[in-house]
Amino acid sequence: MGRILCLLLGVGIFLFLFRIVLFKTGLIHTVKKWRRTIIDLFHVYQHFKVPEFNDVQENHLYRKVYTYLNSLSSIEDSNFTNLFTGKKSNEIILRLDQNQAVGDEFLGAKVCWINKEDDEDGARSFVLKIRKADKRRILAPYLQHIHTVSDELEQQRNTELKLFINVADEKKNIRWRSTSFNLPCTFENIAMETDLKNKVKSDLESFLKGKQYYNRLGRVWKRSYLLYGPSGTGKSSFVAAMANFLNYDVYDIDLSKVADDSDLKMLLLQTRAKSVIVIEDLDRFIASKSTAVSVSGILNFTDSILTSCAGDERIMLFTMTGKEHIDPAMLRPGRVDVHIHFPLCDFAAFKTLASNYLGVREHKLFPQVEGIFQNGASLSPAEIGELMIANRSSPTRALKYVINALQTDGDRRGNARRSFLESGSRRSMSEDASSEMSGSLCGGGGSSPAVKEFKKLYGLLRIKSSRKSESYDAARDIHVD
Ligand SMILES: Nc1ncnc2c1ncn2[C@@H]1O[C@H](COP(=O)(O)OP(=O)(O)OP(=O)(O)O)[C@@H](O)[C@H]1O
Ligand SMILES: [Mg+2]
Repeated sequence: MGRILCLLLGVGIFLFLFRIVLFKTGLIHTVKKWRRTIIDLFHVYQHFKVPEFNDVQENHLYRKVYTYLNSLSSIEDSNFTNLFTGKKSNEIILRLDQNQAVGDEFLGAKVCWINKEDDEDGARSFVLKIRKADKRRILAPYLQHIHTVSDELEQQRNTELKLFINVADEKKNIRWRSTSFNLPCTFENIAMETDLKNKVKSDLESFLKGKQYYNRLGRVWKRSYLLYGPSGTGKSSFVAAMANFLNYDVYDIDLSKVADDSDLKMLLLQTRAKSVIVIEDLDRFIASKSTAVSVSGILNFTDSILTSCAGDERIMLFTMTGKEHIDPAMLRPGRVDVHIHFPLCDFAAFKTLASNYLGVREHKLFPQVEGIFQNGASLSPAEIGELMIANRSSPTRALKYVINALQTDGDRRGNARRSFLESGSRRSMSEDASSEMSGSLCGGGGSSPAVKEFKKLYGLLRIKSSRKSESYDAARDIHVD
């Protein structure tokens, strides 16, 4: 009897110590792995693959699965997990690494996901491993569950916009990489004619409401804008303001990283709806031939056949310093619906900058500044803005610096501008360019009935030629005299 008790006590102590060893050393995980392998032998599994792309287009389910899996707490148990800082400074986000598995449980059934990345072509996919016995019971509701959870998570994150940039990996495959887009720039921050700003806003608002209208016309629900003007006049800031206004993600295409036209098409097809697609400094690329993309490639890019494949609800934006050297066909309505001119600073824009940057609405130096502007001197808003920022502690000093800069640097441009003004009408650059455009197409920039007809056809007639509208040329808003 005593022996049996001793034996039992011995076994108890052994098991106790064994358990401690198992857990302390981590051997328990090896044991669990063996147990799983043995259990797996008694089950038949089925695999479901969710590739990132459906041919060339993005597979939306992939993104949903991605969002869902990265929200699972079991991701911590994966063998290899990436850690990133979150939006808040002390927040850490976990992301599954490639070829790693993460487990999940649904309606009492265990499933496993593997984050696959092909070594050959870098193609990414998620593979769902599910027991055949559970499949019929849980697959459909499980996928539905993923949809619902990821939609909720996306909605929570809805305020966070993304900036996508195109990159080429080592295998020269082109793809988008994203980061949070949190440039807080709004239309209110931009010094621009109020009337023009309001026109753009209402144009965007009517675009947002236009789904049925575009559908009825059999057109792709997209609108394209050309922002043109000298450097530092706010074109890029305007792109950010538009994205924030629309609450759209931004796809910024770097043409120097695009190998050829078909790459450009691929990029377009891989963009999502509700996005702003931007090509900056287009004229520079075309002039310098520093890109392998041809003009016809860019034309195709903006054409509706291709964009119709890519999906709806997008804004295309092109920025350039001047449109004089651009093929007019490229800028015709349909390809580019609205032309917005960004001029150098005038006194009104200067006052907006002074109010925004220095908090000054009136100042004894303003009349002097106004006089300098009236003499034709000007600088870009960026140049004036920088002087104001650097001297923001003393508005008077800031204004003196601005006056000095306008009198020295600004005078050169002012003279150029003066001779432009003196050479005849007070047409803005946008007016001038559009008449040049029609001139080159029709063999004369006059306004003969034939030319008028042609302009009418292509929506090139100016909006009422008040100064207020000079910078805005929208095919939709044409006013035919
Ligand atoms: N119209 C403006 N109103 C307010 N700030 C402006 C304006 N234009 C430029 N800025 C300021 O100047 C800086 C440069 O502007 P931005 O990059 O938008 O100019 P850009 O026209 O895109 O120039 P580039 O052609 O050289 O790219 C920004 O920090 C912006 O805040
Ligand atoms: Mg820019």
